[in-house]
Amino acid sequence: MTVLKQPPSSKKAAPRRPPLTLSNPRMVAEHTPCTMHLSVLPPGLASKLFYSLEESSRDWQRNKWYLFDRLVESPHRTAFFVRKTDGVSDDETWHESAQYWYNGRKTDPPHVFSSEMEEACQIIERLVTEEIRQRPSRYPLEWAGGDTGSATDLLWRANVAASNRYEGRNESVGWHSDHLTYLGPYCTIASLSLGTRRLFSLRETIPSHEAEIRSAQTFNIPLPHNSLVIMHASCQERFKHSIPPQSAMDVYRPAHPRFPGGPIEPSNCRINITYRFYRPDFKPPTIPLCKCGIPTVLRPDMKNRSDGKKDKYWWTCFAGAQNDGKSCSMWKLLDVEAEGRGPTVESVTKSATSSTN
Ligand SMILES: O=C(O)CCC(=O)C(=O)O
Ligand SMILES: [Fe+2]
Repeated sequence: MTVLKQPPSSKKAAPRRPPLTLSNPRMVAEHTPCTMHLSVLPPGLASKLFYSLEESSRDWQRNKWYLFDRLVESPHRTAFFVRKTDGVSDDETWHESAQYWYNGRKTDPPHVFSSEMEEACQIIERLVTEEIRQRPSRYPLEWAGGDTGSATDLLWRANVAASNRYEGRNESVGWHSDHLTYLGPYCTIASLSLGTRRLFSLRETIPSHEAEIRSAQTFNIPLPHNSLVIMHASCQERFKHSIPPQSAMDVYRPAHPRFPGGPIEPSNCRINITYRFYRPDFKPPTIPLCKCGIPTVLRPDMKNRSDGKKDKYWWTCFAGAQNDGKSCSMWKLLDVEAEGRGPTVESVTKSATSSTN
C-alpha cells in the first residue's frame, strides 16, 4: 500500500507566544475584547446568590453530545434560566411557547430567574450599559432595539441566563465560542463568577490570512468571587474561551454564613452565571432548519473574518451532536437584511440618515 503524504506546507507559522496572566481590569481591557469588574454586587447579595445556586446546582445536568462517533459528557453541571419578561416588552409569557435547541436537542423547560438572580441582573444591566456607552463605536450588526436615545436608557438587557457549576479543580469547560443562534452577531454576554476563584482563559482565533505574521496568545484571567467579565461585541467572533482544569485551587471561604449564626463553610465550588440577551429577531421560529429537519446553529466564520463590517456567519447543521454523529451538509450564509432581521445599529443609522436628507 502506498501512503500519500501531504507535502510540507510552504506557509510558515508565526512563532508561538507564551501565555500571559491578566491580573487586573486594566490588563484585561488592554489585551482582550472583555472588561473585568471586581466586587460588582453588594457582598450580602453575592453570598445569598452563591448559597442558593450552590444548593440547587447539585442536581443540574451534564450536557451530552457526540464528538465524531463518541458520546461525551460536559465536565461540569449546567442549567438554563429565563427572565419573567423578554427585556423588551412586559410580556410575561414570552418564553412559554419558545422552544430552544442546544447541542442538537430540544432543551428542557427552563427555570425562571430567582429574586436574587433578578436583583443581580438589574445591577449588571446598568454596568454593561455604562461600558457599552464608553466604547468608541458599535458594530453594524449589533442589536439596536429599545434604545430611544435617552441617557437613562439601558443599551443592553438580559432575558436569559446559562449557569454552570464547577466542583473541584478538575471540572472545566473546553475551548469554544458561544453559538450565536439566538444571540445574533456581535452579542454582549455578562459572566458573573461566584465561589472559588478559577482561571478564565481567552485565545484569539487568528484569521487564515494573518497566520504567517502573528500567532495567538493565551490570556489567563483569575476570576474571584463576585467578579464580572463582560464579553463585549466581537469576543465570540474573534476569541475562544475556556475554564481549564487546574493543578491547584484555593478553597473559597464565604464572607457570610449560610444561615444567621451558622458556621462559615469552605467550598471548592464555582458557580458561573452568564446573563444573555436572546434577540427578538432571532426567535426560535425564525431559525432555518437543516436537511435533517432540525434548527441550524449560527456560527461566525472566525478564520475568514476581516474588519467587523463584512464578516460572514453561517447557519450550519448541528444534528450530529446527537444523531450518532450523523449530520447533513447544510451551510447557509446569514443575510440579516434578506431574512428580515433587525433593527441593527446599521439599519437604524441608515434610516436616521435618510430621514435627515
Ligand atoms: O464558567 C465560565 O466562566 C464560562 C462559561 C461558558 O463559557 C459558557 O457557559 O458558555
Ligand atoms: Fe462560553
